[in-house]
Amino acid sequence: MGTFPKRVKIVEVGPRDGLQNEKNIVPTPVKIKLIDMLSEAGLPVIEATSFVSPKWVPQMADHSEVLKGIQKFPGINYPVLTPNMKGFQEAVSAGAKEVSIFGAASELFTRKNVNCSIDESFQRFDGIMQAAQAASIPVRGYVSCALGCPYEGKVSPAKVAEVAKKLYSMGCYEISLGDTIGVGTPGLMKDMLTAVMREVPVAALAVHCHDTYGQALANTLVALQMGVSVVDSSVAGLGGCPYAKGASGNLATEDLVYMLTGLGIQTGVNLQKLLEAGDFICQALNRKTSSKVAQATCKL
Ligand SMILES: CC(C)(COP(=O)([O-])OP(=O)([O-])OC[C@H]1O[C@@H](n2cnc3c(N)ncnc32)[C@H](O)[C@@H]1OP(=O)([O-])[O-])[C@@H](O)C(=O)NCCC(=O)NCCSC(=O)C[C@@](C)(O)CC(=O)[O-]
Repeated sequence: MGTFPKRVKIVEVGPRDGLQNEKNIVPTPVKIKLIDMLSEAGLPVIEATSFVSPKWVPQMADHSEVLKGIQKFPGINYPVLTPNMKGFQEAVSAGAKEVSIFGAASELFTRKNVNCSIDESFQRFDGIMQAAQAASIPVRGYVSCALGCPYEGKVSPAKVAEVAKKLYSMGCYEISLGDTIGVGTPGLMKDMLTAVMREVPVAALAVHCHDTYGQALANTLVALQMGVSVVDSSVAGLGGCPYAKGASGNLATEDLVYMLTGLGIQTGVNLQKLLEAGDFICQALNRKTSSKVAQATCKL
């Protein structure tokens, strides 16, 4: 085993990545209660919603109400996704203090997801970065398809490194590397991170693994061994990208917290309260949790 970080920052993406793919519209008060329960559980970062087009992702149409309605706990960040200037301006009007821009290492995925080329997506990001810097708003960057693309198949580590470097150079303080459809294996994760770490300091990297093939925890462990100390995950393993056919949920936050605790790595998260948040959202969605830890500890 490599040397693990002493502390890991968990970025909870359930309210956004987790819910965006739900077919039935989740009532706004349910989204707000979920985020409040996640705050109670001590998650340091909770991605609250996304200011994307409601025609593209109807589930996120209530973004402003959600962001305005949640309790803002001191010390917790509530970033939101912004694909373009319109989204950025609406996010700021609704009180966003941090935003995320989302790029990809695949041309076809970028076209399907945000209706433009990779180059054009960076032109949009330029405008957002300038406006964000002027307003002192930190920006996180995503690279989707870091371990494979639903439309192009294999994605080269060099391409992921190129996109990650661009996002970092333009001022993103953190780059989250997304295995959007969960096809990666530990060897692919190692090769991809090796390439990216030549261009971006490891302290500025996060991993974001979907669990479609049951590899999310193993891939995350490899990233931790390589020095990554920021991990995205989703309560109850909710999730999936509407523009990535076959993508299933993210790594379950409960399972991540359980593994990190077992390794003696601090997260600041209260597992019991997290399990309660997972239970709440699963009941609201009328579905079974995808978290193994939640299944194992279920008293029913
Ligand atoms: C980027 C666009 C907007 C381009 O969509 P477009 O249709 O090309 O946009 P447009 O600029 O041509 O404008 C068309 C209409 O949309 C409106 N519009 C334009 N922008 C906005 C906005 N921000 N909010 C609300 N409305 C907007 C605009 O005002 C106009 O309205 P009209 O004049 O027809 O009435 C669209 O493709 C989009 O919203 N895509 C988002 C897709 C998405 O949310 N995907 C999931 C998130 S990414 C992900 O899940 C992966 C990740 C991050 O988790 C990591 C991983 O797992 O890999």
